Amino acid sequence: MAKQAQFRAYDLNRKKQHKIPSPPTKLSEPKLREGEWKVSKRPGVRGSKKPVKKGRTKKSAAAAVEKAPKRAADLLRCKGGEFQCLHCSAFSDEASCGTGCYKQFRREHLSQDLIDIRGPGPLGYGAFTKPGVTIPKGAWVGEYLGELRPLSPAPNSTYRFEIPSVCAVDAQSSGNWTRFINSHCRPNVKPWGETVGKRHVILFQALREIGPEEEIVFNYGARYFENAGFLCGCDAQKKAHLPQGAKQAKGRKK
Ligand SMILES: C[S@@+](CC[C@H](N)C(=O)[O-])C[C@H]1O[C@@H](n2cnc3c(N)ncnc32)[C@H](O)[C@@H]1O
Repeated sequence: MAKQAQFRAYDLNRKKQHKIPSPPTKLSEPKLREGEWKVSKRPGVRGSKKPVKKGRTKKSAAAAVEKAPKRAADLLRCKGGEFQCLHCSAFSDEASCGTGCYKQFRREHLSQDLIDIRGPGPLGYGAFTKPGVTIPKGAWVGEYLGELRPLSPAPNSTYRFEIPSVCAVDAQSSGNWTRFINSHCRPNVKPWGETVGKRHVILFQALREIGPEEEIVFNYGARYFENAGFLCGCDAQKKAHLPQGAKQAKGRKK
């Protein structure tokens, strides 16, 4: 994994650059919060400390204990069910698809440096296209990276995305530029839960052409603001409000 570094941001007029106070640190790959997984992996429900149920032999209880993942890639690997790779279109049981697909997809779609961080503004820092950059409709704009944490019924971070039945990607203290994407009721990108190279990922796709120096925004949805305990302050409405519709990452409709 690349060395973790501090983020740099321009002010709102893009005149001067400064270091964003750390954390957060910059990631180029998802990071495993190993300690949390060791604690949470017990027989029964993930994250619970419930004793083994009556009638279960020691052996079956041991089988129920999943091993704590050693690497982020192990955790994100698709297990069971039918998943189709976004890069090569092969299904998860086909050998033609593997780690190469993920690397190639990232190289082809996500390797260009198109984004500046700007702020702090009214919503904190935000992500903007660089001067001269236009992103076409339908383009894959970025992957949401962060620390992989066990799913929790009471999440305490406002930088979390959940991959259902797998884990949460939390960019509170480490992430990439996508952690700076603010919420807006007229979004220009949308997050999707996807499979690339047999790996679960969260990707942002452009909903329309995005022009130079435009802020990248998606709609966090009303549930996010209800849980966080504040209202959306985007400029689509004069007053603070609850957004309509959008939910967090879901499988893209094919
Ligand atoms: C994922 S972060 C986005 C980056 C953040 N602005 C920063 O400086 O790190 C989400 C946080 O940004 C702020 N935010 C983003 N969009 C907002 C909105 N439409 N209304 C109010 N706060 C918003 C809230 O503080 C929220 O918890």
